[in-house]
Amino acid sequence: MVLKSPLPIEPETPGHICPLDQACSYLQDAGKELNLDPGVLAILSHPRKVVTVSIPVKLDNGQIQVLTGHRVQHSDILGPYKGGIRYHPAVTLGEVSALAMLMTWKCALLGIPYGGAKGGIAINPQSYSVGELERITRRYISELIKDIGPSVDIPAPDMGTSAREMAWMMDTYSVNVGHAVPGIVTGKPLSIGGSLGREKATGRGVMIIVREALAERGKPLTGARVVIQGFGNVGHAAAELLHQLGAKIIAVSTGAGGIFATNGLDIPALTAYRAKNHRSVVGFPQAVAISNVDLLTLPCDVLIPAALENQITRENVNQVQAEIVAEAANGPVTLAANQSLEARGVTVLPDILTNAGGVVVSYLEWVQGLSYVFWDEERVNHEMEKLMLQAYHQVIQQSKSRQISLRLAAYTLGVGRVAQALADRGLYP
Ligand SMILES: NC(=O)c1ccc[n+]([C@@H]2O[C@H](COP(=O)([O-])OP(=O)(O)OC[C@H]3O[C@@H](n4cnc5c(N)ncnc54)[C@H](O)[C@@H]3O)[C@@H](O)[C@H]2O)c1
Ligand SMILES: N[C@@H](CCC(=O)O)C(=O)O
Repeated sequence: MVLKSPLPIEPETPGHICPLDQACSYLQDAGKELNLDPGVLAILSHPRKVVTVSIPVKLDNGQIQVLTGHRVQHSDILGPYKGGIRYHPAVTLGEVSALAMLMTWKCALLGIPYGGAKGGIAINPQSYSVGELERITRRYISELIKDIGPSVDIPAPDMGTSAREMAWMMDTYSVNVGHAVPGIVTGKPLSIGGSLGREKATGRGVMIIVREALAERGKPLTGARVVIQGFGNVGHAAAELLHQLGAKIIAVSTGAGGIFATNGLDIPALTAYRAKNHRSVVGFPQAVAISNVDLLTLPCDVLIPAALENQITRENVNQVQAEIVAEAANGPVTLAANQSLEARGVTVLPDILTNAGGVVVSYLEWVQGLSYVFWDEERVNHEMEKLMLQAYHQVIQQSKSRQISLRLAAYTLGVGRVAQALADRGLYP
């Protein structure tokens, strides 16, 4: 049996990589390694609930536009559904479904009591005014009101969303139910119960995993050449933290294009430049321009794709010259490219481990909110690092003992824990 996407998602077009098929394929590999019952795999390949809503919005010019939003709840076997909400033009139901499945394995791998979900709206947020974005966000959450809740499904930021959107979501939900419910979202501003450390948490987690992987290879972090695709929440924080530890960030990019400096970029100066330059890095002095395509094939020690899925593919994988590929984005390496990198001995640090710092601090934010006790940033970072290191060492151990790749090791741990919980709950014999 070949596990395929269980949803009637968008038609295949030549060159199109179906994200849910890809996620199902990794699930199938994990199931085979763990000798799981095909019925269990069938359960785990299906999202439990798929919600698609229309979002009518009045634009600033008076026109009405009707957008489509999704929320896919993959599994709540281990706890409430958990996962981000993405605003990006490439959002599809298939993409959101695959990302929801990844959240299930990520939370299970990190040992946090959540299931997996993801949501999204296919818009370019930069094409809308702040007022329009607020109306879109509020209407989207109003449409989902019966499907989410602080012990049901807890959204968080993803591409194109941030603390600002989380605050609008928290307010809309609270107004609808008649009282303040800070626990409905994570990644919120500190003023309404957000956690110190959440903004940089995903980048910090990436730094921790890269640091450990370099150490495992006997390579110093100081002077390590790092290339980062995507300079948003995740890519920027990872760059800052790695730079502080002495790594040489030789290239970074945004959707508008990239920059390259052989001797390493001055990240604090670049941060200031980006703030004045509409979040773009293009034109930064003391660096040369480089395209997003060429950036991925630069010689380096660590390549960190921190933007979209399917960036390293069958087509460009042979030109990738990095020794370590750290998946800060969700799904940046396709199935075929992953096989090719593994065959060449390139270390691929899988997304469900590498970028888990964000959801770990989301969990810590939720715990602080539920207990009405808030921690200092040192404690948040310390607790996050503990969970990240625990998962990292479990993945290394699993990979060594079973002689499997780090990705399959991470998947077997995540999928295995969910399958065990499914059995313990009596949902299959
Ligand atoms: N925000 C989180 O807490 C979090 C946690 C885990 C994983 N992730 C994943 O990390 C990735 C990035 O998320 P983010 O929160 O940093 O998003 P973001 O919106 O803050 O930043 C995205 C960055 O990618 C750039 N970008 C967009 N298209 C690009 C392209 N084609 N080539 C190069 N750069 C491009 C944007 O210009 C921006 O710099 C996503 O895959 C997301 O799912 C995010
Ligand atoms: N969107 C992030 C964070 C999810 C969360 O914090 O719930 C992810 O992919 O992991």
